Amino acid sequence: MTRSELFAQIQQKSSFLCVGLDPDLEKIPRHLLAEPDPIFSFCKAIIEETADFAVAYKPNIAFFEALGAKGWETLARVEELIPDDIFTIADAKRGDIGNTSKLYAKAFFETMDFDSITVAPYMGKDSVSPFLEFENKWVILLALTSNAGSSDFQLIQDESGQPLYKSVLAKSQEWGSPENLMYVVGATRGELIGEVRKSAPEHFFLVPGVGAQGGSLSEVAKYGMNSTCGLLVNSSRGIIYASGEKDFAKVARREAEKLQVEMKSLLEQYL
Ligand SMILES: O=c1ccn([C@@H]2O[C@H](COP(=O)(O)O)[C@@H](O)[C@H]2O)c(=O)[nH]1
Repeated sequence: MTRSELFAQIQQKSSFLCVGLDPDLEKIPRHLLAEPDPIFSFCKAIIEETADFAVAYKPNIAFFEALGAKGWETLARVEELIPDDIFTIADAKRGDIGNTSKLYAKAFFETMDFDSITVAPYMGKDSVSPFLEFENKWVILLALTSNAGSSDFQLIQDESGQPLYKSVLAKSQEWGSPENLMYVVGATRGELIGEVRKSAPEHFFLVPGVGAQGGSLSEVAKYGMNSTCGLLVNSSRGIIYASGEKDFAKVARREAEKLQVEMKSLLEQYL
């Protein structure tokens, strides 16, 4: 999917919601355990009920690969289930020496057909570039993450006072463009999102941390929105585990709709 197609989806749905698929056998409603593939049934119901409000889905690969070969099979089936006009993100946080990254890219972009993958920048250009060579596919590079430990490295300043996350933003813009490179920026980082926006005015940001991690959607929009929205705001647990009962998919729909309604008014305010 191209950047303009993504923006068209955002405008059409008045939403920049990414629904995170973090399906955990210990958390999904108990009645689903009787199904042949409980994780697939869970994700299918969530996707069917939230697709009206979502412009992206982000399966977190850990929740599938923890189940071994069966989990990989389920992941492939879930990816195929997502409607073609909805952007797909493999939240895999990959990155290795070049020839290994090339195979990670092949796994997620060819063997499976994800639109994008999250990548760690730590190993530098040759670990990221193989992902950028795939046409119409995206790298979403970790820049300023939502967790407490992000300050351990990402906020360390160099001798000129520049934090590491800004060096990541500056350097990586030599490798990719706003047409194939996005950044992960945590919603928990408040006004620092504005700093990231100054360093990457045109790029899309994938913003996790709204909902269960307590980030504020209105702050994200205030500091992060650009003229083509430039935001995909993720919520996982806040939507998919809003109910642990038989009504889980309907309740997930309500939570997704609540976020979409708020997003609609933010788009009207800032675009
Ligand atoms: O900085 C980051 C990068 C990735 N994540 C992932 O996003 C979701 C967030 O889930 P919630 O339940 O909405 O908190 C999850 O898959 C994380 O692994 C992140 O939270 N922060």
